[in-house]
Amino acid sequence: MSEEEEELGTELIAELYKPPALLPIAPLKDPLLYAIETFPVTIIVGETGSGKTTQIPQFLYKGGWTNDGSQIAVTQPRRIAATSVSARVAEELGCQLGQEVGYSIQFEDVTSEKTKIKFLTDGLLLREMLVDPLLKRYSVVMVDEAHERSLSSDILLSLLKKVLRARPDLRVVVSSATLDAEKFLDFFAPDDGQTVHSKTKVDYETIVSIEGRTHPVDIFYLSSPTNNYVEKAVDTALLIHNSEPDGDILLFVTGREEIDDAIDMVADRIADLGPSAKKLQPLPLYAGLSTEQQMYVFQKADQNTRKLIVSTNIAEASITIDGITYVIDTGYVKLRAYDPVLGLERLNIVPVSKASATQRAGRAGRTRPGKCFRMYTEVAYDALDDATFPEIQRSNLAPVILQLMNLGIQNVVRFDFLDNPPSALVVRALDLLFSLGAVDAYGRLTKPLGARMAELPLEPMLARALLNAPSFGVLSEMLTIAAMMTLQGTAFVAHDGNNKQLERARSRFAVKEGDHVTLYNVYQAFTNPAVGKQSPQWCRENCLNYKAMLKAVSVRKQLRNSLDRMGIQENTLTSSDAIRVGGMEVTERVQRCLTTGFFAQAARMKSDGSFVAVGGDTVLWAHPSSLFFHRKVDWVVYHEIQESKGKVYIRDLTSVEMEWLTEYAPEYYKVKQR
Ligand SMILES: Nc1ncnc2c1ncn2[C@@H]1O[C@H](COP(=O)(O)OP(=O)(O)OP(=O)(O)O)[C@@H](O)[C@H]1O
Repeated sequence: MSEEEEELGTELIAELYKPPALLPIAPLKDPLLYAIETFPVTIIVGETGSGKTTQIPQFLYKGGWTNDGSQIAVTQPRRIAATSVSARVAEELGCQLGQEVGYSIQFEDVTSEKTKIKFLTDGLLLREMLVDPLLKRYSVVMVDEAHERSLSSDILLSLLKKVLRARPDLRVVVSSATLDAEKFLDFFAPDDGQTVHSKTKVDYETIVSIEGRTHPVDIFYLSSPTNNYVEKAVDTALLIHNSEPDGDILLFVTGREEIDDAIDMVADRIADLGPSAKKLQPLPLYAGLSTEQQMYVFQKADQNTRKLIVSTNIAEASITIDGITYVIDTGYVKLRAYDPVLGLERLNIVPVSKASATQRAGRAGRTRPGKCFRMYTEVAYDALDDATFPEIQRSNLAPVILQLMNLGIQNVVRFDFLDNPPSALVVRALDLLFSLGAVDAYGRLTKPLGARMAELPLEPMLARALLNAPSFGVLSEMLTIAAMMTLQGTAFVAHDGNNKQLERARSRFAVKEGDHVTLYNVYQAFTNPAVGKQSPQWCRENCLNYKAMLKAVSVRKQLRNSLDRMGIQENTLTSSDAIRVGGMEVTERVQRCLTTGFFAQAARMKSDGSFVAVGGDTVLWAHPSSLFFHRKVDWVVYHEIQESKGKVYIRDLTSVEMEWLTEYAPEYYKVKQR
């Protein structure tokens, strides 16, 4: 909604609002409401664009499901879907976002007392369950895009199955675009002969299918395979630009590097087109961008400009970008695969599933007929898997197991998963949680430490370091560092791809201790009334992302509040702590404190500048964004490890002393040495 519209007020917007052409879901309103009234679980299957996400919550709202003061929750696997779809539904209902319709994503809550329909990420609803285990504030929970099988949505479905046993009034709607419906139906069904709230298998759940789609999308395939799908996709984009009628283009690639490559290629080739051609405006879209940056893609292009959005699979589901007429699908996706032996997150580039290909094509044809160009042959399409491999079977499970335990599920091995995770992943997660002190030798959550770690919206290692901060007298510093870490590398931005300028800016804040203290310095300077003054101008001069920095300020406040609730006060050193850390510099205390969380991720630099992980022989490289990409160091702990294009990178490094590792994690390193 524009500022102008905001000023006009909701009444006028309602008047100006033009409802969409009748969506395929419209005739099913009554049967749907009947199903949801009658059955605790309703599974909705329908073509992409048929109206599931935007219309069902409105049917429920208008059908009285919030009259008693309850809310309707609609979960999405991604932030961008939660924010953009909520804006659309608010617009359709003629209200301001954050009033009757709102959204909630991690560290950003745009809801109010008045909110009846709440879009939120599936991960966030899981977090809400920590304080409201029966989800009492909701009358209906709709799990959207369940077929994507994201880790959080799978866990959520399992927990909802449990909640339903305690709450006969709750309604669960599972929306899926593929034929996975039967699987969900089997999962929720009471066992043979069992009844739940006097309902048997037959009257417990139902499937509602929506026939038809909004507009046709013609699919085109390559006649022969290509060995450079990015280049081929760029060729296709330019061909569309030169020969097809108006309409924006959405191009799917696998990640940031391919996005940059594609945009560079387009820039080179546009120059060849000459000045008179209609403009083609490439726009990147990936998860690492801040919410505001992601929102740029939804803005209308100038009249004489065609948008070319180059995106990862984050634009694949749920969202509607008005004006997209052409989709180019390279047919690949970068999927995370966690290696439980090395504790390493691999990002593998693999062919998409048929379900993904259908979703991608479905981004066209939403507001007008569209075309989808697949950069692979029809034979290759036929050979694709039907659905994407569930995330739960390829993820680091430590965070989610910690959360499950805090919800009272002690025996995670016997938890009712939709698909069981491989035991190696569960064992690795429990080992890690044990070494962090979150779980005891009997596999039980420790109190208060484990419970507090689960309550903090941070991954376990960072949560542990933050909770240790008071004993080093560095709570304030660690709060800042934790807040900056949640930006996931988005604090610095290159202006117009000027990496040299960015490096110069980064070096202004750099300190020999490494990336964490450097980010701390960035935050301090930004918030210092005599330096950064929290100003956008200062951020621009220092290649910093203003919106991201504001977010860090807000996240820090929220973390501070969480710690307050736990009764953890700023820097109150016990007398023995004070003696222990008395003579140390603050930076050393921060380094030591980080070691207490990240000891399991330690590595040593070799003479060639590469690193070798403790207890392993994998060759690691400092990520180019790290201070130690160029500088020498001995031992480090790192925040993240990822493999990309055959090279293993570590991000966010801090130098440490080797002795600290055995000092703070004697058990862990004893085991390693054996
Ligand atoms: N922001 C928007 N601008 C214009 N039209 C929109 C917008 N959002 C939704 N629509 C219209 O509403 C239709 C239904 O969208 P909705 O997201 O509800 O479908 P869906 O069935 O949930 O699709 P998907 O499976 O892709 O999530 C779209 O096809 C489009 O016609």
